[in-house]
Amino acid sequence: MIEVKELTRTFTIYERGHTLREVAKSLIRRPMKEVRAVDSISFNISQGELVAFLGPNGAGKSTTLKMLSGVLHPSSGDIRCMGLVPWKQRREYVRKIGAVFGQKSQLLWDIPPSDAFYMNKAIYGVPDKEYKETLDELVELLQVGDIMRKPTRQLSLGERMRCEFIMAMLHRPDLVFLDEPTIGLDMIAKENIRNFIRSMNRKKVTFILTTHDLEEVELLAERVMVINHGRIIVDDTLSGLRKRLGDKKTVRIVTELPVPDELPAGLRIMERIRPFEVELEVDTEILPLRPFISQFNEQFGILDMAIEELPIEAVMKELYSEPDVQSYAAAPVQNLFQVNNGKTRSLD
Ligand SMILES: Nc1ncnc2c1ncn2[C@@H]1O[C@H](COP(=O)(O)OP(=O)(O)OP(=O)(O)O)[C@@H](O)[C@H]1O
Repeated sequence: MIEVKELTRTFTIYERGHTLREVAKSLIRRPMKEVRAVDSISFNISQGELVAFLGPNGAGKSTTLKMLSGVLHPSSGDIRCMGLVPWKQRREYVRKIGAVFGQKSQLLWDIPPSDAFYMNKAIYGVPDKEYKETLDELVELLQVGDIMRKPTRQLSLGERMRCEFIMAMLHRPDLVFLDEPTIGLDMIAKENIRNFIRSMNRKKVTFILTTHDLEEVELLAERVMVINHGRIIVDDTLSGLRKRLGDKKTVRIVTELPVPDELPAGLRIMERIRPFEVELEVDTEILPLRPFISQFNEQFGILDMAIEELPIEAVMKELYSEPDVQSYAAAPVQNLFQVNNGKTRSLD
């Protein structure tokens, strides 16, 4: 559905300098600098995928998404999306895509969403029958019956976001860009929106999700692409991403005896909850779970225990904190996590 080949976008910025002398000089001759916001990235996305496109601030996400949605043309490289070149065949292309921004509204403040929906019908030229069918389906899925007839300014954030989704989906796009779609919503409202995204995704709508909410990524996305310094540093499933950085687990454990600070290789205390309760990171490549449990039980007496996957936050923190892509690529995978700065002792 989407083919991206060696996509690059550079911006030229003027440097002003910091001192009075440098600022004065820049009034006569302004030194220019090239910023490579997106640096030769390539990937494919198939129809019906739900891909999380992640990265720290300034990584190049917005620039990539602007090129994918056709509002920005690349400096070099190519995008083919549903057979079209987004920035060249814009009219045809916008009929096939939709977008929801958690921080921007596509509705009109003073008129009810139902009127804004009708306006979109006219803009996209949706035939009457198709419009009615789609609207009925979306209204039922998102439960916005009466809500959509109130002026937008009177709606709560959760109600408005449900209407934003209708606005984006009325022309039945095949590809939808989601930018922080549940930001600021309460748990129930988030769940409603996520269920809606899942049900549309089951109908083969492709979603590209950008968010800093990693719980959202865990709950929705199968595939995760991470961009940093303009380059794609990870394109994998969530479980693959975790494995890349070692096979680690989080273990919350209640013991009879207090757990000391110094622990054997493969174990790291993440949090001391109470004197006899800790959260540990267990690197199962160094210390597999079975010997960990039996040795820990022998030494400290296990009273209660919960084992979970390493939170995705911990994985992302490691990726984001890498100074640049080259060093990430060159670093041996195990070195990305410093287990316990050499202060180790054996349980044996
Ligand atoms: N119009 C522009 N002119 C100059 N530089 C730009 C422009 N747009 C983006 N950049 C630069 O390109 C880089 C990537 O920016 P981009 O907005 O794509 O990052 P992002 O990953 O979306 O970040 P955020 O999560 O903060 O929105 C940054 O260094 C940014 O300053």
